[in-house]
Amino acid sequence: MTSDMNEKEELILGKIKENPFISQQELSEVAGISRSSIATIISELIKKEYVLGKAYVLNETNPIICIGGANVDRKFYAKYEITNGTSNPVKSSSSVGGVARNIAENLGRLGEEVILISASGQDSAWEEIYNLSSPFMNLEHVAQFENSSTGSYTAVLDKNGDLSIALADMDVYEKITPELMIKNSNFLRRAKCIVVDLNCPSETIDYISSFTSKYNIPLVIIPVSSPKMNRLPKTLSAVNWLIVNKDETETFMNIKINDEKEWRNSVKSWLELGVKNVIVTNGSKGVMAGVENGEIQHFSAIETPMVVDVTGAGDAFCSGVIYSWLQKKEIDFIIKSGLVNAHKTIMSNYTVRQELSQKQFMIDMEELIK
Ligand SMILES: Nc1ncnc2c1ncn2[C@@H]1O[C@H](COP(=O)(O)OP(=O)(O)OP(=O)(O)O)[C@@H](O)[C@H]1O
Ligand SMILES: O=c1[nH]cc([C@@H]2O[C@H](CO)[C@@H](O)[C@H]2O)c(=O)[nH]1
Repeated sequence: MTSDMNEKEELILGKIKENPFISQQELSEVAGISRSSIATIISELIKKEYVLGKAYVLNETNPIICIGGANVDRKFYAKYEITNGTSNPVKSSSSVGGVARNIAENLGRLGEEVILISASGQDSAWEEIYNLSSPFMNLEHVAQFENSSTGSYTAVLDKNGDLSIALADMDVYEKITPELMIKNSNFLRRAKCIVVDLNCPSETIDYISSFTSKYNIPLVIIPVSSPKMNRLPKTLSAVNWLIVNKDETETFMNIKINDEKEWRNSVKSWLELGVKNVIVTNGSKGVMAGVENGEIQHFSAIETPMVVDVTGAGDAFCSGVIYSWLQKKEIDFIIKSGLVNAHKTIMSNYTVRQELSQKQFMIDMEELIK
């Protein structure tokens, strides 16, 4: 059989065969090739299926692994009153989204090592997502399917900016299966934390929940919408953080939250269901947080007179919380990290604010938290 590898790929494959645990840095030194080129060669070897995974890289690190949606978000802003059944003039925009991907980008921008596990088509939408996301996260474990469309979220906003209809093409996420998790289990075991969104099928959520419990890996669950709340695992005791909004809580518990007392009670109910830490968000009214062996506390949102676009506020909030929690900060600081990141995000046009970095985040925290 003739090899479809070039000389450098053959050299690197030989070195990996000699020592499957060799690091990229060591490969770079022995082969005299830069570390970034080594990463590219390894990607090629994975694509050609000479190498099945990157265990040798992950032995050096403990990444945050985000599992769930990576979408193209399309927004259509109606110029006039919308009339059904005919053509309406709009202004449109497109960006990359998906809850798990948005959180992965926030955390990547904050300097964390992040791996995204998702499923996509092999289309131009995926290419766009790949190009805009790859600087901030590892996308090698996204499973691609030739005959599927990459996930998309399309929102039509009326002339006042309120949502008229949203269309979610997310069939491809049915392919984020327990089998895909089993295939990736070697590196899932090394995760510093697993963040999963409810775009994943229920069986996968259940699998991840048992897996994190067995290997003692912190698990964060982020619901994406009320209709997907029935995908929560049957038992919630493996969940370290559940960050959920008011509507999703109402749907899951079949209640109405009309005032602060009922909001507080909903947090209590989540804790009674076994979740270790929970936050119920409520837009400009802020958040109600309950932690293991602690009191239930309300935190006001940061006043934001100039809201540009609220898309991504929830994802930015979650990312701030996860980031500071992993740094073992005090609960006050953890929640405020979420509030600050959400506040800055809704003042930006982008779903994930472009100026976010570790340094910028520290500046923002100092500016806004007295
Ligand atoms: N109008 C606002 N003013 C100030 N802060 C806001 C506003 N809207 C959202 N936020 C901040 O963003 C956080 C998350 O918002 P929200 O409760 O709407 O979550 P979400 O429904 O998951 O968001 P989304 O789906 O729009 O990303 C809030 O807790 C708050 O800190
Ligand atoms: O069902 C879903 N609806 C919307 C989203 C995403 O939410 C993001 C905003 O929070 C947005 O980027 C959209 O793609 C998703 O992942 N699943």
